[in-house]
Amino acid sequence: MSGRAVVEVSGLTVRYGAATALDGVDLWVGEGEMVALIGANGAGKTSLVKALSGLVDRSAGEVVVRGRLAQVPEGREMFADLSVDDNLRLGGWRNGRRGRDTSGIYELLPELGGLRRRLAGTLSGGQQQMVAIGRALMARPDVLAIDELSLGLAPMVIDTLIAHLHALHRDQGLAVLLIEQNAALAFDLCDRAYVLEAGRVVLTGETAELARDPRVASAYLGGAVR
Ligand SMILES: Nc1ncnc2c1ncn2[C@@H]1O[C@H](COP(=O)(O)OP(=O)(O)OP(=O)(O)O)[C@@H](O)[C@H]1O
Repeated sequence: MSGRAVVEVSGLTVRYGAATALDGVDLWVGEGEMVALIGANGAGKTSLVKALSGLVDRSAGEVVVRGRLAQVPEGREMFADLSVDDNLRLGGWRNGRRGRDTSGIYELLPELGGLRRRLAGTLSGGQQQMVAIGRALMARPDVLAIDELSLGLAPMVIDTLIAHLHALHRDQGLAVLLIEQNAALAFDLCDRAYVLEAGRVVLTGETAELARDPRVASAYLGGAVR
């Protein structure tokens, strides 16, 4: 571990009634670090992201976020009847004021430039995911939590999104917490990962090491030890 943590989660437990979604989770993301959280359906990934921004109540544990956290939610949550530009502006709301200047986002994500007046509901899944990332960047975050970047997207679209995330990480020191079912993708992008099973962190470490772990390979990488 090195540097300062921008996200520090300790002993986090989240319950929905009698169901325990997260059970004593410890996780941290350092400044400018790219960290993956992988796990199967129902492992608790979305509950963890929601707990970071207080969208679900904690039953126990602590969540500390230093700096600004922005989220790209699962399902992207576009305002379908608003233009791309208006969707971006909504990401810039702060202290009751709407963020006006979206030009920086079109520089970072040039593919959005030609789409700025299109209604978000008419965009492809990949285009919507790009808008969702742009909207999150409008908050000028220190750390971006992305819930299922790759869900339902074609490999070429995923490659483009990943190239943008790499550039943001490299040029602006953006930290990323990438929540993924696609472990191969998460391991390629991130230096460190957490493996969540039934609400508990069962493995954590450098992605290069984890990819060589037979348990990870068989459960998350289709059996291929790297
Ligand atoms: N509002 C809720 N009420 C009751 N149980 C819930 C609720 N939300 C989630 N759960 C349960 O909590 C557990 C963790 O769910 P969560 O959505 O965090 O998992 P996930 O890893 O994000 O899954 P997926 O990959 O399928 O989105 C699951 O067993 C789920 O059924």
